[in-house]
Amino acid sequence: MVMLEKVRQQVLMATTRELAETGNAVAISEALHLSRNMVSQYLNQLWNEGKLVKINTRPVLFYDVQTLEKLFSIHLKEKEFTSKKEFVKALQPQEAKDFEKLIGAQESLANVVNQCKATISYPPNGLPLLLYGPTGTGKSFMAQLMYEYALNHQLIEADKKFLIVNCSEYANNPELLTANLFGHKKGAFTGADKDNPGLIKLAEGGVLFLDEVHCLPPECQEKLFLFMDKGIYHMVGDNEKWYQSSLRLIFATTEKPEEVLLKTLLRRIPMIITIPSLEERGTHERLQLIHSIFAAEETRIHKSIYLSTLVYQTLLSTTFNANIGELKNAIQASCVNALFHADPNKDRLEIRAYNLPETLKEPKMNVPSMTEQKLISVHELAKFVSHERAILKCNEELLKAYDARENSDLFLKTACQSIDEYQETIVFQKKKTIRKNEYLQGIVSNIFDMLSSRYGFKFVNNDVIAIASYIDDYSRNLLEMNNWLEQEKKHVKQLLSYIKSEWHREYAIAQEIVENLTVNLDMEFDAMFTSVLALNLKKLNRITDLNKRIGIIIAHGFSTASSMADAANKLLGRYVFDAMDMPLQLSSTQIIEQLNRYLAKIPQYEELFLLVDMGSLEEIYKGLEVSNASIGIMNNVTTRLALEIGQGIISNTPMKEIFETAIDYSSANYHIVEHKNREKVILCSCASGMGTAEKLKKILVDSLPCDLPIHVYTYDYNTLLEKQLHDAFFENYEVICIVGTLNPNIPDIRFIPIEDLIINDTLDELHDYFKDYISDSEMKTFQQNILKNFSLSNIMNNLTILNPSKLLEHVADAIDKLQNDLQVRLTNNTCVGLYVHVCCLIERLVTRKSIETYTNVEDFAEKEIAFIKSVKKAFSVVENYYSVEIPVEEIGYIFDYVKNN
Ligand SMILES: Nc1ncnc2c1ncn2[C@@H]1O[C@H](COP(=O)(O)OP(=O)(O)OP(=O)(O)O)[C@@H](O)[C@H]1O
Repeated sequence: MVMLEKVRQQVLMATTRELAETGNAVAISEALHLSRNMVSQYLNQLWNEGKLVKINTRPVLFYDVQTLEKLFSIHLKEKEFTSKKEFVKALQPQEAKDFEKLIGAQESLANVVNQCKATISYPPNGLPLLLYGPTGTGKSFMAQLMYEYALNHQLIEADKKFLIVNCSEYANNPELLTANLFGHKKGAFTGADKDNPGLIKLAEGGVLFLDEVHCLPPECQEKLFLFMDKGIYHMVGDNEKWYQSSLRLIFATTEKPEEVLLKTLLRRIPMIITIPSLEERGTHERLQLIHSIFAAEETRIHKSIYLSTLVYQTLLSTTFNANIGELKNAIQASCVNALFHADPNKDRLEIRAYNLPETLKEPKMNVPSMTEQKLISVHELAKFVSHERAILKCNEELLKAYDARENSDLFLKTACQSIDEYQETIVFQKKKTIRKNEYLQGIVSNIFDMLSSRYGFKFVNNDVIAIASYIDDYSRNLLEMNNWLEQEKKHVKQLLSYIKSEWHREYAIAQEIVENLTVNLDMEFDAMFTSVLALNLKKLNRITDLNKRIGIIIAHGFSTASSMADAANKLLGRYVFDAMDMPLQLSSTQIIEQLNRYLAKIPQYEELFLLVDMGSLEEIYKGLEVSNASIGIMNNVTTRLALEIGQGIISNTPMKEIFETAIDYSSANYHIVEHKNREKVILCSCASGMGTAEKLKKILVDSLPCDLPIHVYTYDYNTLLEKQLHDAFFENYEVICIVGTLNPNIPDIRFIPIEDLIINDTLDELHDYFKDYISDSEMKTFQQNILKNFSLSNIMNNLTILNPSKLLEHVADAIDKLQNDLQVRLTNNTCVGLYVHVCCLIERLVTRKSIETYTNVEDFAEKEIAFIKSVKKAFSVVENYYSVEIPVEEIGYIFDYVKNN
């Protein structure tokens, strides 16, 4: 860091530490071991550049301007003070003056305010002006503020008045209005018992505001434009004498000016300013209004006000025809209602939906359930409307959390809190617009769909809404965002590369989402956007490792590992590899430390594929702190190698086979450390399909005593036949036995046919398999459960949704016929096995679930014509009854049963 920056840093510290007096040349020179003169020079340079304020005490103190302005929410006009007292006074919140009181003055009303200021200041006496807008939009308020502005800018003298006349009040008595405006002489009409100078005279030198000017009678309008032209008029009752006055005129109307005012009058009003309705002000301003009205009520009733989210949402979403005026009335009425029922001794007033005026009681939108029961204080409301935009606040907090990070977990926790808070704010603020933003949600949803299978991440609709609302908010605040980013460019870059190093997977997905969004929305996104997106993905924690196999590429160099991983992942079409880029000078011990920290963060995995660029594998695997997962390490990693291994990982090839194939064409070596405790499992695999296997699994799980260290998994029957034990699954699990409808004949693994469980043939044998894992009493329960759960009728009830007894009756008949036709006697067990299998088969055919493939079906169809014919014959009644046709593949499975009899 250059010296100047270091000096500024010291001043910054003094500023944030409650205005400590260490921002002086002596203290800084000591802290930085620099000469005092040098420090003084730097301080004065920074002060000259407007970055510091100077307080001419002894010693001279300096503070950082930007930080002060943020901390105290003020704008410092002066940069030099003679005493600390004077300086502290300048830090006090300055009372809002004229247009500063106007909510929206810098947003939706910015243009309006500029026009008003220009018109009222126009030399010598301002220009007549007409405010046009729906009722309650703030026209009177605007006129009042224009008067205050004129006073504050010495455009009018301090004792000159602001007078108001509401023309609609004289609708039935236009003469009286003319008399009140222009004044009248004693006796001019009945009741005129003395001279009245008139408002035009009384407001001389000041401002006269004619509200509802469309109610001004035509004669009066004529009189008025003469006055506007020449500054002269007659008082009522004195048509002889000309009177003079000079003032600023402001008119207001809710009606279309060209339809209600005489053209001659209109021509004399050079400025017509349209005031937008409340709907047009946007949610941010509406929120500010709600906050400011409630805050004023708090002051008035001397109680802290809390409102329910329903009240809040209703106020936010209702269309108020009478605009701000009506909103204000609604809030005041609900305060009055609540106050009426409240405990007078409590200094807290809660406003619930039933306190709202009748007309608003039907909420126009759903409140998100997360916030349903919440009460928000007026103080909290201020957070939503804080001058700083929520998105910028969130960004700043993320950078702060990054600066203060002690470790990645803590950073993540703080960062997620900020994101949560921010999202809550935008859900509150933008719920209305988000609902309309289906287009954006559609795009996000499509992108998520596309990426979800590739990266193995799941998402729910709320995630889409959260991300869509973030993009929406981001695009609305582009201007501020760009300014902010300009200042924080370097900082944001650091944050992003930190996220990349800590959560590579989330980073990669965020990057792809951003690439897709850029194309789809024709919008540029910056590094902060990617950072927030990646943190969001991490926060949502939707990324799962579907196959529990993790690949990590570790290489020295700035981005060697990540480029290899990126290339391999892209070519594989799925996210397989994480990457760890290691600085060149990092020792293997340091690498292992980093790797261990990294692995500790991955929730659950069974196999770890480490591809490294180092020579010695031993050094690594000896230092790894991994239990319960097999580790395979391979050196001399290249992109080609990563691709080959990635393919093996995806296709679930056993680890050893993957590495063996890889070394055939590369100069790499590998080493595998098997994990010690392979989980014990019972596998359910049925020729009748995965659906049957799943249901069987459920019955088994229900029968097993709980808390057993044995899990039940399902496995596809055809894959089992095809791959036998050549699948990573059998490396990672110790399969105690396979339970199913047809024996897959896997060497060394015991098969328990479902019929044996039904006929209770295997109960004693079960004891042998499970005795190592189950106590005697648990075994008893298990056997009893088997007796109960594996009765034929219970199995049928569980496995099929068709009427089980009817189905069984049909199938049993058909199998009888088949036995007769084939002239074979099937054992009891085979019959029961066939019952179960065929019932499931019929159900699958009825529900059109996919038909399993039978190996060598053509061969079978050719050789077993007679068998196929017999089955067709025997099952013709069943086929007719259920309107299905048993395909040849399925007959193949029936054949296997009969053959294995
Ligand atoms: N931009 C604003 N910021 C803060 N308060 C506002 C703003 N605009 C209006 N108000 C408040 O809303 C209320 C209604 O405004 P006002 O009476 O000026 O509206 P109007 O357009 O003159 O209504 P009408 O046409 O019915 O006379 C006032 O209490 C005013 O103080």
